[in-house]
Amino acid sequence: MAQYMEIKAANPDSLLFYRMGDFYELFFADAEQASQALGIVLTKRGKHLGEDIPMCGVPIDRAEEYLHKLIALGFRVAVCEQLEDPAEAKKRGGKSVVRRDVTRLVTPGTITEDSLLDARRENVLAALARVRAGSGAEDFAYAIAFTDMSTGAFRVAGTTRAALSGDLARVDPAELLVSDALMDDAELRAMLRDLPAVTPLPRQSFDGAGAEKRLADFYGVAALDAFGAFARAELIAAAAVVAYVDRTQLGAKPLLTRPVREAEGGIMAIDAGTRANLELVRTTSGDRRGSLLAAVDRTVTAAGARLLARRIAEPLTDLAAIRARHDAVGHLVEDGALRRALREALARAPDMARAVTRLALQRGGPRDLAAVRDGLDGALAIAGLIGPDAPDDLSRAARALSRAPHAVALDLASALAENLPVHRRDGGFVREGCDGELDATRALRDESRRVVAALERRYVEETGVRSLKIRHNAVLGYYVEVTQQNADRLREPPHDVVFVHRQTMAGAMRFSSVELGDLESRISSAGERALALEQAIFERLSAAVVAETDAIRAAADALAELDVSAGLAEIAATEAHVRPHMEEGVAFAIVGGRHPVVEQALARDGGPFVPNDCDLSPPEGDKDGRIVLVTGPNMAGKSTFLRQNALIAVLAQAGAFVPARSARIGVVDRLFSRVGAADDLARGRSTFMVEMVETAAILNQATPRSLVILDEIGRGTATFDGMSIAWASLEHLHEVNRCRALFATHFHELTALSQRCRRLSNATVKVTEWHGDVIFLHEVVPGAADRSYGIQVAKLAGLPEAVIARAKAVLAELEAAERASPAQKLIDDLPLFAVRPKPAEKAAQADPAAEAVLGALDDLDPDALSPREALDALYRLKGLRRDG
Ligand SMILES: Nc1ncnc2c1ncn2[C@@H]1O[C@H](COP(=O)(O)OP(=O)(O)OP(=O)(O)O)[C@@H](O)[C@H]1O
Repeated sequence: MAQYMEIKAANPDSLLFYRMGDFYELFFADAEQASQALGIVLTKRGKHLGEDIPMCGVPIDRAEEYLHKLIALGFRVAVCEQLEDPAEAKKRGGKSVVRRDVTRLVTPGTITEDSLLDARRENVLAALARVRAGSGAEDFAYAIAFTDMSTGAFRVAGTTRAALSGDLARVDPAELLVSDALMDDAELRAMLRDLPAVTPLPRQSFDGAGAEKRLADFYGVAALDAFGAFARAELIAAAAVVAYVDRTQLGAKPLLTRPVREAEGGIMAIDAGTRANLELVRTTSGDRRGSLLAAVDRTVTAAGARLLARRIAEPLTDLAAIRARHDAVGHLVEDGALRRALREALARAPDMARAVTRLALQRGGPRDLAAVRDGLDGALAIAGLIGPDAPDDLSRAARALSRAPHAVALDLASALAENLPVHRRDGGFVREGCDGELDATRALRDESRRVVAALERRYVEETGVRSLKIRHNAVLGYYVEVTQQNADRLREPPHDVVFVHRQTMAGAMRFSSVELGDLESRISSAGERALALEQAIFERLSAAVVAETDAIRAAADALAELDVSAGLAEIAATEAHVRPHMEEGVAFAIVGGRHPVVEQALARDGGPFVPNDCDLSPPEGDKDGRIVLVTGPNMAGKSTFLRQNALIAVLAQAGAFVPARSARIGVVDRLFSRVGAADDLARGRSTFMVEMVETAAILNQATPRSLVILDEIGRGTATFDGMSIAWASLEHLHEVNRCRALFATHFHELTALSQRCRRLSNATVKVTEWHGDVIFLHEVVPGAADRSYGIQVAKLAGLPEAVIARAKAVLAELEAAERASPAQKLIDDLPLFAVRPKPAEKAAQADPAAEAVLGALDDLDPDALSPREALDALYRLKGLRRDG
């Protein structure tokens, strides 16, 4: 108990899995929480301070499964192992306790086991650091460092308060480390609330002074200069990650790559709301199915799927890099035979990166060695498939593959058996013929087994008991078992001198014999010896693999890249996606664009998707992009049209081909969308407030190179308020942001604005009426809708007949009133964008009176003035102000 208490006190925030023989046991509050979370029985064991101690336990064989559940529920688990054999403890005296200690902390961001991980998803551990960057209260620099410990990739990105939530959403951590100090910031706390697990750490973990040393120690280097230049916040974040990795792995050294710094502005900025709205890598309900990623994922390896998810989450802005990715995809679209050969070979290549990490952490098994063997085999074979004419991205990957360590592959191939056990402790994974001594020991062990069988036959003959069996268990070792009826036979002469009675069971009796005892020790020592030899071979192979980590990882990365390119080529070839023409500038001309997710959903139901064009390129003689205002009935396909164009931009810059007949796109620096309405009551924001916060972000941040999707803003409030906000926002986009935009609305009055705004054009989605019902054609055409057909859609949805009739009557009245004062009047009355804001200080400068006062002030030299002159100057300044 004293030992338990001490270890528990050192790990107060984790459930303690306390190893006792074949079980991990939990006590006190841990037991209560775990039994409830896992649905296992809560019992009692012993007493503490006169009270029963609540206890529950999980068998070690099933520990991973239970760990998985607990981690998914947000628990952290400290695994406490027995560090010595119980026999050894006994040698120290009868009352000695087996030495135990925590060997590992299991947290959501630090798991490496296949059974705990989703193969096709990264598992990211991130740290957020903030440092003061100036004297102002709000002057802070931020950085996020993040790693997927299961593969070792490690990156660092500087960020700002404004971009933080978008960057966190992009990084998508399974666990985020933050300093206690940051948790005092209410706004930040709210931002972090949506993350799956946030681990606050004491401030010292984020202290700037020790950061560089912590990193240098972790990588075993004297100084970090070779790593490149990092900002202070970036160093602190990276140091926090490595310190935490050290702390949770307790000595086992995971091989993180050196941190790579992200280039500023290299990634299309997409804020958290836009990411969620556009359902890039998961739907709003959290599923992968139904997302853009799922729709375009044709990868055949888990590592490829993980890389594709990263690419979709991080579209590029660098034209050359985007084109290079398109070149690779294009090559594989054209060369169908190469694509098929690649995909076939890739499908057989296992997840080497994760296997290597487990081996490095001493958590690997024989199947991890086999994964490296097969991965390396695949790598070397695939390298040979790629010809000299391949574009850069493909030939670079081929070069990395050809550098895969051939010797390790051969070594593994000659050592590993065909069928492999899961655990190394079971043995049986080394191939016959690999090691002479092992073969000899195994022969002895196996021969002994034959001897047991022969002995059994002999005992049956000698005793005449046909049902006599030789069995084995941990307590008795080898023993003879006969039924109760036959037992007397063995207890009578002459057999009673051979068989010694050991145990009476219900219906059976067990005996030992001298011969069995001899056999026992021969077999078990041969078995133990064989196992020990196998373990040594495992250690040797594992060390050989770990020594080549860098080359193996490079090969694994190259395989993932090839898989992504081949997968994207596959979908391009099979679903008619085309290479987008990428350029500088702000063109955006999509012909026959489709929404990949809606298209696939419709295809499953046998329906056709209607392709639509979208042209946001600058009109003749203008340098800024266009805004298209889309009106049209409910359910016509406005949202689908808006989203499909945003998704096409994401796909294009992620390096994929796009679902369209043709596409010309000037690189988008930021993507914004405001679609759908959801309230955020947890954060105290109503639906309308959420809508306005998101709209504000767009109007404040969109640049002329941005792409903006605004769906029905202003609908969450009274009609006139809403329409006015939509009107003013549209003008602001046109006059101030000057970005490419798609704007869908039910306020048909807004279409009048196109008369005034040169770069604004109207589009509508066609419908037709048939016997009073509306039929959707889903075709986007130039022009404005005259009505919303809301009542017809309501009818389709099954609103009661009486309500529909009444609504029609009310609508007729309202439309009559509207005709009396049409929206055209608004256009005539409101000069275009009179509300365009002028920065306050600029206004002051433009004012001649103010300029005169400022000029007079500049002319004054206080040190040269007598008191009298000073007073005069003051009067003069007052006078200037009055004159103005
Ligand atoms: N281009 C298309 N081809 C075929 N079907 C389409 C197309 N666009 C949309 N649809 C179908 O119409 C449905 C409604 O589309 P969407 O949600 O985009 O309409 P909406 O005009 O935005 O409606 P609301 O104004 O009510 O929000 C989609 O779920 C899809 O099934």
